[in-house]
Amino acid sequence: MDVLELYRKTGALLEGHFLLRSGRHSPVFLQSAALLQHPLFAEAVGEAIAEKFPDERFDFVIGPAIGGVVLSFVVARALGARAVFAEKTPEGGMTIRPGLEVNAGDRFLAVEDVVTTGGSLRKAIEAAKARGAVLQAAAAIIDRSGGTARFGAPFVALARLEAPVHDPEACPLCRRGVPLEEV
Ligand SMILES: O=P(O)(O)OC[C@H]1O[C@H](OP(=O)(O)OP(=O)(O)O)[C@H](O)[C@@H]1O
Ligand SMILES: O=C(O)c1cc(=O)[nH]c(=O)[nH]1
Ligand SMILES: [Mg+2]
Repeated sequence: MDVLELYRKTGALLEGHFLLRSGRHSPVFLQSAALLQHPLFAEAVGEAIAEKFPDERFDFVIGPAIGGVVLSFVVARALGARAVFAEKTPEGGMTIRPGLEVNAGDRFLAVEDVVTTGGSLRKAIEAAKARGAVLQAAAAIIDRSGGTARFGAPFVALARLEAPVHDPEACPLCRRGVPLEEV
């Protein structure tokens, strides 16, 4: 599956000057909601991620909200596992949505739409580990970390994107006065 083409085709590959979750700036932004709003595309992405784990058994799949809600659902559907998500807390962490089952000893797959620093996915992983669940692997639709993201388990992505990411104080787009967009 050419997933970057799917981002392009659904208008989810944006160019400009964007504020990222990590506080960094980039001329490229993948707006996964624009892709995942199409159930058939979302389902195809879920199946493509599930196919990366033909021999694994997972009790649940977890993703960080909001991007990880639909994604954990479609991947879990394809794997025959439970679909769980973690929500942002006001303190900047992630907590598992009440009512969702995460048990000590459960084997889980952590999924993310886009990994830049991996910070959001790590917080969701920590929330599940705090309940005693055991991380088996991590997966993303797009890895734009340049290969630097680590999760303490094997990590696979459907595609890698090499896109510039700047610290705000060294951002050439800021220097040129390009307005910063918070998507
Ligand atoms: O690897 P990171 O540096 O953490 O950045 C990537 C994260 O940023 C986005 O989420 P964001 O919280 O911005 O939006 P969302 O609530 O729509 O998922 C994206 O969905 C990833 O979760
Ligand atoms: O780093 C981010 O916050 C980020 C990058 C990106 O391309 N898409 C997204 O949703 N978040
Ligand atoms: Mg997110």
